[in-house]
Amino acid sequence: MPHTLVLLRHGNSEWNQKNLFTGWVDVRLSELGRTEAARAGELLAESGLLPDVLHTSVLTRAIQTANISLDVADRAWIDVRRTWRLNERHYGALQGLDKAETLEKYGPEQFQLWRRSFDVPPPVLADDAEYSQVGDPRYADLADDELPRTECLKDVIARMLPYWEDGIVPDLAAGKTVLVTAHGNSLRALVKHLDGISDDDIAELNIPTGIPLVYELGDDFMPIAPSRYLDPEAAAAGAAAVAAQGKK
Ligand SMILES: O=C(O)[C@@H](CO)OP(=O)(O)O
Repeated sequence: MPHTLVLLRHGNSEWNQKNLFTGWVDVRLSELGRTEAARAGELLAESGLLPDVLHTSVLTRAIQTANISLDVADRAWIDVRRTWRLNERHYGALQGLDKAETLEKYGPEQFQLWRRSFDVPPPVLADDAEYSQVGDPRYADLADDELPRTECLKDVIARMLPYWEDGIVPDLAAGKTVLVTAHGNSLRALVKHLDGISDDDIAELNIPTGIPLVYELGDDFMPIAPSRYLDPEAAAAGAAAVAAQGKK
């Protein structure tokens, strides 16, 4: 029996709307994001994909997206696990900066390196900076050297994969349909693993907000068929919009 995994990037956030680098800053969904989350719930229900368990990051925009979509799909009651390991990539000193201004200031090459390269992290965010997460109570259990001050995609994979193995795979193995609500870059990390995308090619992959992406996995918890978005047209348009961010 194949295992069913549904990945869902949170809906448009207040900072997506303002075109700001967000990372671990805990912003909420915009009005548009709430509408997208409700639509995601409709898509799940229409497709008969009923999650048995939710895994989400500890960031409000992913939690809101899960709550709204599961409510619409009449699955608000399912078990939930939250983990910082599914958080967005920590954007370091870029957190809070305007994407268009950053592109203009540093040029397209550096901008693309920071946004999409596999192993070049943005500059470190100082602990006393406005958008630092040091002292945030939700990370109180993390060792100081576990709490990121910046991350590249490689770092995200390193902290996300242990949770995939120990947190998510056991639910899949138990026959549950698993919903993961997370973020553009933490989901890129998971998709890279599942689809075996190379370190170079992953730069071209963008994940749209609010559209469920479904995987059927075999006994080794790797795909047995290509993944599919529940609304492929909207997904293609959404991914193109993410790729173009920064360009006015
Ligand atoms: O700002 C961020 O945290 C992410 C996701 O919104 O942006 P990007 O797509 O530029 O990596």
